[in-house]
Amino acid sequence: MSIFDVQLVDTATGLLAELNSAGVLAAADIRITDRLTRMCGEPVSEYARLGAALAVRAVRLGSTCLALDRVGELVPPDGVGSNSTDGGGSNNTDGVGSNSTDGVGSNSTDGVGSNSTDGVGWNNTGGVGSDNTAERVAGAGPALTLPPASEILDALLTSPLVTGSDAGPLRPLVVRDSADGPLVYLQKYFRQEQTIREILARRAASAPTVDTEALAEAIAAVYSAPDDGTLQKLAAAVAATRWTTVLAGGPGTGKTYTVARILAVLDRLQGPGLRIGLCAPTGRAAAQLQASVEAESTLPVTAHAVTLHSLLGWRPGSNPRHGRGRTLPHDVIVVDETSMLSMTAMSRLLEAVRPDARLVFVGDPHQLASVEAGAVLADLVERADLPEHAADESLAALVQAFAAVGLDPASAAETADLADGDAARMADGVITLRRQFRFGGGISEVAAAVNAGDPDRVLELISSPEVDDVELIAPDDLDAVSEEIVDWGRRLRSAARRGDAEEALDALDAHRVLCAHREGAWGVRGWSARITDWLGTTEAEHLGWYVGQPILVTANDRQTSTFNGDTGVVIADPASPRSDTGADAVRVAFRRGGHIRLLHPTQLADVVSVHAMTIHRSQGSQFDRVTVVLPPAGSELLTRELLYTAITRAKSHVRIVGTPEVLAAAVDRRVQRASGLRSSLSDL
Ligand SMILES: Nc1ncnc2c1ncn2[C@@H]1O[C@H](COP(=O)(O)OP(=O)(O)OP(=O)(O)O)[C@@H](O)[C@H]1O
Repeated sequence: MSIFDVQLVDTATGLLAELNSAGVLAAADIRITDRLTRMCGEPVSEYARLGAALAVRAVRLGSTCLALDRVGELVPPDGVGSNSTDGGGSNNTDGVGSNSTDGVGSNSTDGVGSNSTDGVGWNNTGGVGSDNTAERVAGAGPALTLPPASEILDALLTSPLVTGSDAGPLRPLVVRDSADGPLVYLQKYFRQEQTIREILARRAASAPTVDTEALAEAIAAVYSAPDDGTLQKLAAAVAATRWTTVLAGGPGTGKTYTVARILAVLDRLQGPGLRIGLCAPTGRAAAQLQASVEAESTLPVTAHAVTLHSLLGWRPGSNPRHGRGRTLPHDVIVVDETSMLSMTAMSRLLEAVRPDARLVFVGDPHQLASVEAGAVLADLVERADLPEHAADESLAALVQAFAAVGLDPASAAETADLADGDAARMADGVITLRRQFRFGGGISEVAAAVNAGDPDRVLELISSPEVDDVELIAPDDLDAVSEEIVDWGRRLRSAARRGDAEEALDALDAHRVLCAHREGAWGVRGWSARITDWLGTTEAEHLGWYVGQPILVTANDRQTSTFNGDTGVVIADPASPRSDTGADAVRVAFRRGGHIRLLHPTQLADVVSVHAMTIHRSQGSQFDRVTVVLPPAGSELLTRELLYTAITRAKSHVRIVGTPEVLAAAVDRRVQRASGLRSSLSDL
């Protein structure tokens, strides 16, 4: 069952029952609300229960709180694609369910993507209504009338859910005011957000002591390549002069390259013995981080990348070994793929980091966020303000960072690499790399227009003769796709039959079909059937291993170092005689970094054939050419973030299967995850 599946609750009454049958509230939302209400030991008004249920729902769909002023944007689902995605193991693959205590944990274990516009949730098309008129809930289902946000707020503020009571002093909900209006939290998520806010503010209120001349020398020594840009150098300067740095950028903008250099600069500053912690939210991302930093000759010491959960000693069902009382020993901790980090994981990490250790968060804030609650990277990048007491330290650090790369702060804005607002964000420790080192100009331009939410520009670029690396084709005009896939299959099989692992893996990554959904004609299942048909895959092949079979790993396995999301290809064992055709005569080839490994099929327990994959699962992967299959316009997964993630998987060419209307709808629709991290909060 996915988080978008809504069961009816027989015992629900009034507004909650209506929203349940309209598909807005799931059974879990209502049951958890009932439990919270019972904790109060006093009657709770219907509007307050509604606020609670919507707050539970918001967390289920990836927000950390309910933005009350956006209740008017609530849209019932239209039933398209309730099968959701498979989440691709994009985080928390070791199953440490962070949502277990308050029962709001329905989004931690099945990995379903809560990255839609929260399914039935907030879209950003309509006006936001906190006025006193009743809010219409419109959509495919019967229209509903909700009380205005102000009345839900009033009910909550006087409810024992928020104030506590003699009968039940526990206060399961917290209400705060923010730049986005009133926010309603479940206690646990409020505490986690508070932890993040407080620790980040403390870390911003002081700065490491660094000698500017030594820093300038280290940067000059480490950045010697002709293409090293000012922003890449500034990233090292900022990371040296701040306790917390956020290094943001799209795929191929040199984030890993820069991380390796940041570490080299810090190593030069600190001398031998710098303790480095490298981590990522998933096993696969950690293994990839390891491979890419190993490939960078500047890395000073042998640092071993692990999952965040391993770093913290965090096992399923228990508290992390490292936390407030037992901080991590590292002097610098790098977190890669931070976009996949949930709020729970972020708060646990911050608690475990020494106040005098540097933290570098790396990632692409425009990508799909964690499958759990929170979009912390995007929050950190877009944070509007800094706590007052940190501002002086921040400015002083920025001036020092500029000096270390030979920039005069007064004229820095005119430097070619710096855009409007860059300096202000750097004062907050946020650097965004923009220069594209990997893929073609058209893909970058289209990706930028998608991020900017400009559908007209996206369509204009795609139809322009100058952009030949992104095209849009109609869903019923698939000749070019089938031709490409047949060629791809031939190349794959031919290399696999020769036992040529390198060429077979190159062929495997030469093209990939990416779908939003797992099920349905436009989903992975439908497209896989179509592709195997085009390829002429036989019945017998469907049932067993065959040479040229593309393989997807679906669970982490430390023993073989294969991780959820890894892909490989079955090849003839180069060491076997050609006449041998049994299972022993094949191997499954995998590549990480530049290193190829051959495994015997019996070593692999959790694998499936992969002819198409979900966009969620493709996160962290790159292919030469990509065919992106858009779902129908009503799909709740059709969002800007999903489209951006899909497009940027391609290095040289993207083909989008869909209509201009659906493409425009995707660009228009943002994942909206409510959070209080972007601005300061105050009492109401
Ligand atoms: N200043 C530079 N000079 C030369 N090559 C560079 C420079 N910066 C980055 N590159 C190269 O550009 C390519 C992309 O860089 P990198 O892998 O660091 O990007 P990334 O942002 O980490 O991408 P992803 O998010 O996809 O992992 C790499 O081959 C890297 O070596």
